Amino acid sequence: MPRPPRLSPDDVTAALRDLPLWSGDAEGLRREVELPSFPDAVAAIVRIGFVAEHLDHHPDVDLRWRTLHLALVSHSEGGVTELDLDLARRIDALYPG
Ligand SMILES: C[C@H](O)[C@H](O)[C@H]1CNC2=NC(N)=NC(=O)C2=N1
Repeated sequence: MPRPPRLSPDDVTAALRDLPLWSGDAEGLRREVELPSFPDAVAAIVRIGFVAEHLDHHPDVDLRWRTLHLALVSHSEGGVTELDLDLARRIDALYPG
């Protein structure tokens, strides 16, 4: 399936205003999610994983004890696309911070 194009740096900056839990730029978005425990953090990866599979768009996840370090980028496009913004919003819906 064709993927949406890379967003411009200005587009990403504008989108980040509505995603206060995320930082980054046109090269990628980042957010940390701290859970109460290591098992909760593993469960969060599974929950986010189901959302990612549904979208066929997957985050890079680094788990350190009970904190997930999430990075979103459209690898095929080499930068941030609307798919990353969609995934970020869905992750925020699960983990509002
Ligand atoms: C075939 C499949 O649609 C692609 O390999 C998808 C899978 N998930 C993906 N996720 C991300 N973040 N970037 C991609 O380019 C990507 N490509």
